Amino acid sequence: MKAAMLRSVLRRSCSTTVPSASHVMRRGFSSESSPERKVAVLGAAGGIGQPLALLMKLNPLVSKLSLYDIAGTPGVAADISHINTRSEVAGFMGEDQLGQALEGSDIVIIPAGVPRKPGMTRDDLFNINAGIVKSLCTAISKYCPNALVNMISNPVNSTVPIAAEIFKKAGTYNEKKLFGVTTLDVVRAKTFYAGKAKVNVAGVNVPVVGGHAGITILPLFSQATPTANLPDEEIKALTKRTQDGGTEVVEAKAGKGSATLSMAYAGAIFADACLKGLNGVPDVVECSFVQSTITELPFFASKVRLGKNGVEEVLGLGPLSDYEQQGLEALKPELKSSIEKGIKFANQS
Ligand SMILES: NC(=O)c1ccc[n+]([C@@H]2O[C@H](COP(=O)([O-])OP(=O)(O)OC[C@H]3O[C@@H](n4cnc5c(N)ncnc54)[C@H](O)[C@@H]3O)[C@@H](O)[C@H]2O)c1
Ligand SMILES: O=C(O)C[C@H](O)C(=O)O
Repeated sequence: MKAAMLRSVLRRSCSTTVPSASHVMRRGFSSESSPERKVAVLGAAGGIGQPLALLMKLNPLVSKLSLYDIAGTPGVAADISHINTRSEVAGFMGEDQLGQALEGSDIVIIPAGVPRKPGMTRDDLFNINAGIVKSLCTAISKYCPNALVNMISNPVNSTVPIAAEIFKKAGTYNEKKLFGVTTLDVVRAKTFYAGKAKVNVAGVNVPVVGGHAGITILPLFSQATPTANLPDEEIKALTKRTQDGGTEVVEAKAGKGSATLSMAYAGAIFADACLKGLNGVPDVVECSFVQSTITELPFFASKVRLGKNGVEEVLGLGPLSDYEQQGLEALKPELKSSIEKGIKFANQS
């Protein structure tokens, strides 16, 4: 009698605690509601890599999260893997494991490389980071040639052209799949504009075009929404603050690196947009530094429509104010030379 009662209680408790298949599907964890997507983060144990890995673990569009670094990844992966969200997490350390880390990736995010210290320009990072990007891109062309590549490592104005050349040499280049991540410039422009215009930052949009260093960062506040009719002096100050946003953080960190948390946020926003595009969500538009014909420069950041194959359309600049037109002309020589420096490096070494 006692044993029968116990069996009945157990049956009842099981039926209330084990979720049914339909319950799991309603919560959005089934492969039918969202396709399997593998995202790899290269440089995952670093200042950007760790919070970016955390944010990608929180993204329900990711089914596999692959964390690679030359050191420290087992700890980061073990830690993140305990979070009860959809993706399976795996950590990989050292070049021997790079292939495994990359195989099957839909998106590869690259924040591997050294950051600035006060007094340095992003170009001062070229000598170290160019070699890192080159070796990682060589591996990408071998192990996941169809992946979208989100390049964060600086100087972005040169590392993206390096990646393109490495992929061309390997015969795997697809201009629709290579992105320089300039989302942090947009994030900053939105924040600074909302503060000056005294509007809710959640509803603000500001395109940022050009490149990702100093004057090559060109926020188009004339196209900012909601409109605020700020005086010219305020627009100039906002432009300068956006262009110097990275330096503001480098100086505040006083030798302990550059933006990591805001960059992880920006990187996660951009990767999420890429995932939505891959999954066929319509009208996904973000600014990014991509191969482009909207100016005479071969790479340029502008609004890009994302789709199932990566870049679906590179959108034009739209109407510019005189001040922005001058900024556009002024940035071209520096951006051109940074692009050429990257191309030359990739073809020399
Ligand atoms: N695009 C942007 O808007 C933006 C914003 C902020 C920082 N950055 C850049 O991102 C890069 C990383 O910044 P951080 O603050 O995370 O630096 P960090 O030094 O904290 O981390 C870099 C990580 O890269 C790893 N690494 C080095 N060589 C590697 C290799 N060959 N393969 C894999 N991993 C490797 C390191 O071990 C380290 O964990 C820098 O170049 C920085 O300038 C870009
Ligand atoms: O400024 C840097 O060196 C890092 C990054 O490019 C940034 O904009 O914060």
